[in-house]
Amino acid sequence: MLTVSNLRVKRGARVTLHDISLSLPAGKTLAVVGESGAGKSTLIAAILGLLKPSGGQIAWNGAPTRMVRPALVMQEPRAAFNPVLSLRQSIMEPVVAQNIKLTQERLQRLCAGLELPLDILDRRPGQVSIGQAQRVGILRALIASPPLILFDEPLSALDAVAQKHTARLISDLQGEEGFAALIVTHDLGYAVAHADQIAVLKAGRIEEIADSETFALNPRSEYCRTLRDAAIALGALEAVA
Ligand SMILES: Nc1ncnc2c1ncn2[C@@H]1O[C@H](COP(=O)(O)OP(=O)(O)OP(=O)(O)O)[C@@H](O)[C@H]1O
Repeated sequence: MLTVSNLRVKRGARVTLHDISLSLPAGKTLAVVGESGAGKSTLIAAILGLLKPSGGQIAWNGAPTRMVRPALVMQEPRAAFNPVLSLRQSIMEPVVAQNIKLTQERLQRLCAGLELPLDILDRRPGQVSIGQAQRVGILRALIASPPLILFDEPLSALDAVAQKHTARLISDLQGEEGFAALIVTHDLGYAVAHADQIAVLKAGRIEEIADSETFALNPRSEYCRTLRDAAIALGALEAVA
């Protein structure tokens, strides 16, 4: 279980996260939504151990999160890879770094789950579609079986069809592999459809945190009601009851 307690993070002189507390059980999904500048990427960087909190704690089952080497899936799939390496070389980096025995059977199963032909891994990132590059990014995150994967806007570079497809593959793989997923997204429809819980960040504070059905049905704050209603008006979220 990921536990964030009273987290406070400063960037320069400014406090960008104030008193953030949340938890994410193993195997579950938490969507973090919020407007630009709300602090979503700062939260991811703090969980990854890239930013040192000025207060509070972040832990996975009581130990520092870096001990379980959480993986990150980035927003821009092609930019996430070294352009001169083959995709196979890139996905093997965590395997080599962590001295893991990767069986051909596991690689084949993961590629099948992500609908990636094995021979695509011999290409470089510029030689595959953006959707395929994003799925290889997910493969790289999964390959060392981390208990926690952080997704930073994983669908935003994809077209609508690829978004639906990739969202379904992430959910199916989560069922098989059992990782906890923290997903930063602007898309409330996706958050409601795929997350167990939704946390809304506003100006570095948690505005509301609720299970996703409750959130869709009855957001408590005025701000969250506006967000929910805007998503319905855009067709990103179905109106419920
Ligand atoms: N390297 C930095 N140095 C100082 N301030 C920063 C730095 N990076 C981000 N900030 C500030 O921290 C605040 C939170 O930024 P953050 O990138 O976490 O927001 P975000 O919710 O991820 O936004 P977006 O959706 O646009 O990516 C913003 O006010 C931003 O200007």
